[in-house]
Amino acid sequence: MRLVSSGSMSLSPLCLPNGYAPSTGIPFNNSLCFKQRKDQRNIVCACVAPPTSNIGRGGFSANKFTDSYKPEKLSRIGEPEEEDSDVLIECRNVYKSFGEKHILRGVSFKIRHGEAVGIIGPSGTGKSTILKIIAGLLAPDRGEVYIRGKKRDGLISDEEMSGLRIGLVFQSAALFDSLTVRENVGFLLYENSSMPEEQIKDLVAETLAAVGLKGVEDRLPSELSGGMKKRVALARSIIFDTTKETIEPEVFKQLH
Ligand SMILES: Nc1ncnc2c1ncn2[C@@H]1O[C@H](COP(=O)(O)OP(=O)(O)OP(=O)(O)O)[C@@H](O)[C@H]1O
Repeated sequence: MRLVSSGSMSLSPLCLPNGYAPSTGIPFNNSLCFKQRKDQRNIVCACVAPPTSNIGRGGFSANKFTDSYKPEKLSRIGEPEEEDSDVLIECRNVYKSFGEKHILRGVSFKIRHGEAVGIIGPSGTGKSTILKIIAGLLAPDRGEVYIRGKKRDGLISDEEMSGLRIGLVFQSAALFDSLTVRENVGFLLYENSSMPEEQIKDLVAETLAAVGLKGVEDRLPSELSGGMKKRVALARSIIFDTTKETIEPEVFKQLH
């Protein structure tokens, strides 16, 4: 495993405590992160944005941005090209602007099965934007996103993407301030399912433990650190993912 990084925004290894990659919703094994395993892959690391000095009035310099990305340099630098059968997510030459601000200019990379990848860069360089495009919450102006080799066309449902669910935990965590951690994590089940309260309580405790938060069920969000709040939000999205069959279909439809 190694980290290669240049420019101001890069893809780099990411390790979460309890086997869940929030940006992709793909469960992964802790041992994939830092222990060598026979089937372990190197982590893809790649510059996808220019240094901040290139951010001018009109946004990033297209040339610099494109220059900093060379597809052949991104995967396993110095290693032979691998076949693409295990590529889960691929961004190909993705562009996105907001008005006059050109945020993404030709971003391309591949994320393979078993890889945990972080996107690193200064504030405002487009990290969340590319994640939203991958998740299908934003459509790119140009370029393509492929999920398991299938082109994602703008804002579409995940239902067609068999075997891969995309989950996204927002930076702000978006917790309800007046509810306890238990009520926040189990919110959908308490409100919109017929699951018995005791079962929800156990499920919430189990999921919180899985993200490294044992015993905080009765706390309010204001009593948690920023990182803990994010893990509570992660627990909430895991519960949503694992119990969606129990949520009332009408509510489920609205959430999707
Ligand atoms: N919906 C939007 N409308 C207009 N501008 C937007 C929108 N979303 C993002 N931007 C702008 O695009 C730029 C990139 O935003 P983005 O949230 O992707 O940055 P980031 O790299 O994730 O930043 P941070 O590290 O601060 O979270 C910012 O200048 C932001 O103001």
